Amino acid sequence: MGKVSTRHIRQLKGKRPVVCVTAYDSIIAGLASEAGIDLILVGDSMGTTHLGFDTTVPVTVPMMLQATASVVRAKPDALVVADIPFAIIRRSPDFVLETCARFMQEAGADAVKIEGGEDVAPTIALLTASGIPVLGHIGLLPQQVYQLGGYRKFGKTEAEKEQLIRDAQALEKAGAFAMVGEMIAPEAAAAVSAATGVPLIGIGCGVDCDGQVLVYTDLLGLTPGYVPAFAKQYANLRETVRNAFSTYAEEVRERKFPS
Ligand SMILES: Nc1nc(=O)c2c([nH]1)NC[C@@H]1CN(c3ccc(C(=O)N[C@@H](CCC(=O)O)C(=O)O)cc3)CN21
Ligand SMILES: CC(C)C(=O)C(=O)O
Ligand SMILES: [Mg+2]
Repeated sequence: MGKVSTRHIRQLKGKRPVVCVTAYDSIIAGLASEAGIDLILVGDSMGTTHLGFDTTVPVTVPMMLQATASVVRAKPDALVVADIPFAIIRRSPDFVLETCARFMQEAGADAVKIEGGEDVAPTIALLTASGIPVLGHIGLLPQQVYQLGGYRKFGKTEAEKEQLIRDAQALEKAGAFAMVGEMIAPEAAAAVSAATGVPLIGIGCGVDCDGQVLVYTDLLGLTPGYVPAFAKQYANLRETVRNAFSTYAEEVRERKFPS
């Protein structure tokens, strides 16, 4: 297949849906890439899955740098995008540029993802002008969970749909190569997609998007706690892994292993 580029992802719009999953380490990144996944997101959902936090808010830059470097060491053909964690985008433009550059220079990311729309577009324009490709993220912004008071769907009212369209257009104008749309009402997601020239990669947004992304532990049936209702489970690894561990334990105790 060869290495996937941001230009390739952008040009998939109108051709076929972009396929994305999260990964936080070399093992899963290698498997996802071998399976032909287009884009690996090193998501701050690592916090609610691998790290055992209740939200993505406690996830820090050092944690994300380490996870991103691990994913990159798998040498995936898939594009590797690092999620910029909580509140970084609200810092000075210099600090945002310096932090995002670390993800490319120290961890080897191909691009970064930033939560926010119109409000963060000027900072995103600075990044793209500096050679840092940006994946946008609109709709539900999990890093705002304390401000929002919980998770909910977006774009159900006409006003919210119009705001999402303005957000998407501002991100496109700032040079984003694509954007994630999270928990956007399907009808609004279709309108956002139609209003922009770059792919809208949906999660909990229905089928009328230009791609889909899922948290890998949700799709493998490996998430220990809460799984969003929109996630389809393609395997039940919790059961598989638990059974393997208990068979191993039994065989050791009964001196059947090693044989
Ligand atoms: N394991 C996991 N999967 C995710 O997709 C995910 C995370 N963690 N952590 C970071 C964010 C938070 N996300 C969330 C969290 C809650 C809902 C939620 O409350 N969903 C409702 C409605 C779903 C629907 O209408 O389809 C639900 O009942 O699941 C959605 C996305 C998505 N992200
Ligand atoms: C759910 C996706 C879009 C994300 O931001 C993450 O995995 O952190
Ligand atoms: Mg995230």
